[in-house]
Amino acid sequence: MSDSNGRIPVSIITGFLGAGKSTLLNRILKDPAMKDAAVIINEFGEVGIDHMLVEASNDSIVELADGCLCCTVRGELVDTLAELIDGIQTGRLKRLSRVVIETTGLADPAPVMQSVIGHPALAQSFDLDGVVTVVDMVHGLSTLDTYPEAVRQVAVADRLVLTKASLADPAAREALLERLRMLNPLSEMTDGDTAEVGTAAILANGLYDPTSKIADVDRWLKDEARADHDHHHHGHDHDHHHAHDPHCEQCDHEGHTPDRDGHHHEHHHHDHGHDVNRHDDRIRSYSIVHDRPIEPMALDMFIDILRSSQGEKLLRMKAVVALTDRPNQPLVLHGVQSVFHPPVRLPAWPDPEDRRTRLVLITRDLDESYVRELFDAFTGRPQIDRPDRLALEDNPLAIPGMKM
Ligand SMILES: Nc1nc2c(ncn2[C@@H]2O[C@H](COP(=O)(O)OP(=O)(O)OP(=O)(O)O)[C@@H](O)[C@H]2O)c(=O)[nH]1
Repeated sequence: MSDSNGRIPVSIITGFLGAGKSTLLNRILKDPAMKDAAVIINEFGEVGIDHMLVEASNDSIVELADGCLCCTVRGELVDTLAELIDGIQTGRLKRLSRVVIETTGLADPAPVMQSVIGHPALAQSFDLDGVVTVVDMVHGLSTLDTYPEAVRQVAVADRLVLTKASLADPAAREALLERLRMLNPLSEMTDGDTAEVGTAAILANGLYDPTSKIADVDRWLKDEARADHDHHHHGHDHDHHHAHDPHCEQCDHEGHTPDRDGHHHEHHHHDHGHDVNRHDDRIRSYSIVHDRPIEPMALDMFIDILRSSQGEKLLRMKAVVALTDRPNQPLVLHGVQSVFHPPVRLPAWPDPEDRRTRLVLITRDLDESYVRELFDAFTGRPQIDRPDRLALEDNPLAIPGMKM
């Protein structure tokens, strides 16, 4: 299926960190109508986890990791869309029924949308057929109060999918609904628990129309168009494969640092000093990779301390963990601020060659060394200058940064 112009419909799924974008996408991908769709997923951090968790029967999944679609890997999005068209034109790819782009939770959707509707070549081949924004009813209100990206994600939506209703306090739910209506009076609102949400139909929202949104939306898109124009006009032509956004003046990529006790930590500092409306530079993404299976009790205690002492600063944690019991069936953990969702066991490692535990964290004002030392205290050998697990269990005062 393509639209009446022969252009391929593109849907964007956005929503703040941990709202339920991948869960929604996984449900939609089970719809047979998605058989000929291509999916572009994007996540922060050098250690991708999402691609391991997308249960797709189609093989047209492109993962753009280690960056954010609205800035550092925006060029790669444009390249990927161009390659899809090239593939179709040269017969390497079958005709696509739809392209679905899942953004990171921190993405400003306007530049992503502008990449589809404002790019002279891509606009010939694609139509933006709707933005679906997932809103977590537990954290939605506080997120809208704190993160301008979340406000934009809601304001641009054609459809809001409301998740985690059963976990949310009823009074907070009402206040959130009111806020959503103010930010986006005309959007469809869909309860994330309904069967309708798991179908391709929720992605088809008609040709994107900014005039049906609050006035800011049209302005944001025009600002993006202007920035793109100025950029080209000044002749800065970046090599997009280096994943540097024209707007991004300061990217700080740190490498991989194996440490002395055999852990392999990888971290990507997401320092974007370019635009306060994009990412707050107090937000950091880093990863911990660990070679040996972990005792379930040690993992529980690590999570418990992290969640209870640093919940608000822990915007997101995703982990695939090898436990000492059933190390061949990794445990998948999702933390969203202080809420940790029930963990799920995978039947097997997605890549049997790589059975290492991986944790990806996105934090705000939470020192990487604190998290790393806490993890090491429960999983590694105690070191002279680090708290060990016994000390932490016996004496919570010993936990660095722990608030009483
Ligand atoms: N109870 C409940 N949990 C949900 C719902 N939707 C998603 N979750 C859980 O929320 C956690 C995060 O879901 P994801 O789909 O990974 O969220 P995401 O928005 O893709 O996360 P990021 O890509 O990190 O921004 C997972 O443990 C999901 O099972 C829902 O409607 N109800």
